[in-house]
Amino acid sequence: MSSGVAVSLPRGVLPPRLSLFGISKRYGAMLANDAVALNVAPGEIHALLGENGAGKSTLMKIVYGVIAPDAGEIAWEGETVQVADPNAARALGIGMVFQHFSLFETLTVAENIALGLGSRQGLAALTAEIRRTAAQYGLAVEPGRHVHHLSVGERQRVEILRCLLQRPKLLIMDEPTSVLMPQEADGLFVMLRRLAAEGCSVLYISHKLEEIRALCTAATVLRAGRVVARCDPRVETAESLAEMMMGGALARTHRPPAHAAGAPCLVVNRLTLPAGEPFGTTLRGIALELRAGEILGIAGVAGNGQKELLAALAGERRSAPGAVLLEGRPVGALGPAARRARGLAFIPEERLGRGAVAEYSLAENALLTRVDGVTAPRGLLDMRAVNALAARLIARFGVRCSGIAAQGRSLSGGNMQKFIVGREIDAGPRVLLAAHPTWGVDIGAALAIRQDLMDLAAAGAGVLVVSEDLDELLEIADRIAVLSGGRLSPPMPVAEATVERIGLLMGGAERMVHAPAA
Ligand SMILES: Nc1ncnc2c1ncn2[C@@H]1O[C@H](COP(=O)(O)OP(=O)(O)OP(=O)(O)O)[C@@H](O)[C@H]1O
Repeated sequence: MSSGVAVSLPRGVLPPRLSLFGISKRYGAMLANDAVALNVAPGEIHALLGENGAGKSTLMKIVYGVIAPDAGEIAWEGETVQVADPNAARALGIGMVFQHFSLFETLTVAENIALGLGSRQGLAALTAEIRRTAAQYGLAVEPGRHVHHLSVGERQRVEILRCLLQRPKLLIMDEPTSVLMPQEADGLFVMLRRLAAEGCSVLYISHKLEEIRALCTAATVLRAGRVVARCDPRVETAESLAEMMMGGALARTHRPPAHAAGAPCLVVNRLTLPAGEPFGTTLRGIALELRAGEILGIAGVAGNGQKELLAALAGERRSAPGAVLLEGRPVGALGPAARRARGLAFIPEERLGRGAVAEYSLAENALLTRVDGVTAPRGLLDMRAVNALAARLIARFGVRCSGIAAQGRSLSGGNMQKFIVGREIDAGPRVLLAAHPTWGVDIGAALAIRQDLMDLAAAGAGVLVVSEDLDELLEIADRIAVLSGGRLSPPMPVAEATVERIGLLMGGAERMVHAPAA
């Protein structure tokens, strides 16, 4: 795989673990990587920073051999290499943990790892090795458990273990903490620091800038596919890092002037709903009242009924008609389309699959929830109006893409999220349900989305935001309630909400006292 020495160094100086020279990759009109140069030293935790669509994932997929660059060279420990595919990357010592896991639900942890490694050793020997490596890096994983029993954090540990068993010299992690609870993220950092201390290099992508400052010892910043800065994030601030990414000053959100909340626009009455799937959560006696003009934040750790509550509110799960009232009218037995027709909009958690269709163009994706206003007489679609709507969404919400004909799958994760959130806000709903509205979105776009949600509420809509990001809820919500074990606490005004109080409720401490009985 090696073909000659690319970097000449004085005797005794170790070459970088990985060097990239002039890496370029074009997708149609979009230059995703533009002559990128990058060096990662042995044992370095190196951050790759950039706004949504800056080209981070593209670059990492090139290093891991998933896609081929149009131009440029890769050097591994000083020698030029061709990384033809992920097998070639793994043979060099490169491991990658993707945002989306590829585990078989019905197999055990050990069986999944055996499949991923293509290992010839017997399952018993592999199980022993998994236990040893898990203990060495503090990764609590039980090899005999079936994957469908595991939380998202545990599944990520399985993926990491699978990489570690190959003794990588470079580990690539693409937004690993976006699916983790804070204490799980702390555990991940301990593991990564240990790995780095042993000489393994880490390439780390995240939009969480405080996390980058705490963990990474070097950073390369991309903007529109080009390297625009290199720095030591430990001596930067989150703000200065954001400004490097954006090439300008970071805006701030401003709360619209205080206004009295209006009449209840979404009311839930003692909603009890059995879990819809084997590992789901039963909702128990949920009562809530969202008023026009306010943002109600639902805090809590995923897996405590968030998915089920949103499904019941959006109409994907039906209940007794009077269990859910939309502007005073019973809608519990109605489906999503009928609720949308009454002014409800919904930003789901999974952007591809439920929020948008990967194979559709952006124009078609705009149409998914926005048929109103783009139908011509006799029910035909007015394609000019559809295209104009998609173009407006792209411009208004700063979606980086090649145009309205771009397929959903061609957008970076954060840009797809901006498009979906924008499509729902732009509909001018009277009630908006938003699940993790800024998930995977860069800091500038996250500010813009939070501002849009606050403006929508100030204009008279009721907005319900489900988020694990407490700082986000404290910034935008008027009241916050906590979902824990399928029960919802009574809401508290944001002025009375402290991290400690919310943390207690997340643990379920007060639920027996306050929540209505099931
Ligand atoms: N398969 C593809 N076809 C067309 N365009 C693509 C494809 N993959 C990526 N792009 C484009 O290349 C650009 C860079 O995308 P990439 O996913 O690398 O960004 P990113 O920095 O990882 O973004 P995010 O932070 O949102 O994940 C984007 O504008 C994207 O639309």
